[in-house]
Amino acid sequence: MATNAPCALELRDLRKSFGKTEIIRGVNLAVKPGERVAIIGPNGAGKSTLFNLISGRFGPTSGEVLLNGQRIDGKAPYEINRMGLSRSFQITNIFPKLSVFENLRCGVLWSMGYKYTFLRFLSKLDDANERARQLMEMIKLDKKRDTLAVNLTYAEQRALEIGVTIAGGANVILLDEPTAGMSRSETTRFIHLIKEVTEGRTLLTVEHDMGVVFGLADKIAVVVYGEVIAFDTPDKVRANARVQEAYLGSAVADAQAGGH
Ligand SMILES: Nc1ncnc2c1ncn2[C@@H]1O[C@H](COP(=O)(O)OP(=O)(O)OP(=O)(O)O)[C@@H](O)[C@H]1O
Repeated sequence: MATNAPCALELRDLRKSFGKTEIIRGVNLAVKPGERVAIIGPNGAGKSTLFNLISGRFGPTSGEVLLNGQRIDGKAPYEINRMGLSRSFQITNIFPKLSVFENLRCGVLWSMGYKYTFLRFLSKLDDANERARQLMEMIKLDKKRDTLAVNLTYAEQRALEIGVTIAGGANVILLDEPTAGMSRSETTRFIHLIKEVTEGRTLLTVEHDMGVVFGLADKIAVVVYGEVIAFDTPDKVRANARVQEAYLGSAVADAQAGGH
């Protein structure tokens, strides 16, 4: 990668107030192409708000958001999606009454500018079908091709949802707590799957589970009271005294005690 390549995602002095309360208080973050970043922090720190600002659900009060060097703050979520950023909303991205294959094909076609109402005419669209087939293999659901999403297991639904999220070819992927609700063994398998399917893409996750964070992330952004107090590799974040004091010491202690 050339050193002057733009960041995949950049936040510049980003701020968001609800009423008189400033929730995001001057966040700067530069994520390089291909990095996997976990956003962690205590409850109410502003992690979801940050995701909402990046994906266009909320406009910032001030500051800038850049995707691949282009300003996206103030744009609608669908415009940001077409510019190359895709966000999972847990399992709400998938259509329960469509099959695995049809869900993936919808995701592919959305990026190609088709409307869902054309679904029944699509069997001739070879490119979309081929891409959907490839995605199905990537998320290891090729044996469930014709199973309706509603009939998949929870972990399979989450895998499908990630397939739909990447179907449009976005190079920046946002995942909200991708392993929430999974067992330990499912979580371990799922981290592996996420790594595989997002290879070469930039990934941001909001995550509470320290096992997932340290298993998945190249870098960790620690958000406390609306500010990023550390943005570094897992080892450096773990050793950071300010992070220990503000958050991670208690989070790791909780995890060791059996919580998240
Ligand atoms: N739409 C909104 N209107 C008013 N306040 C909001 C809104 N959305 C979030 N907040 C407030 O902003 C603060 C940060 O919330 P946010 O959901 O971003 O935190 P979080 O770090 O994601 O928390 P958690 O880990 O519990 O999900 C909270 O005090 C919340 O009540």
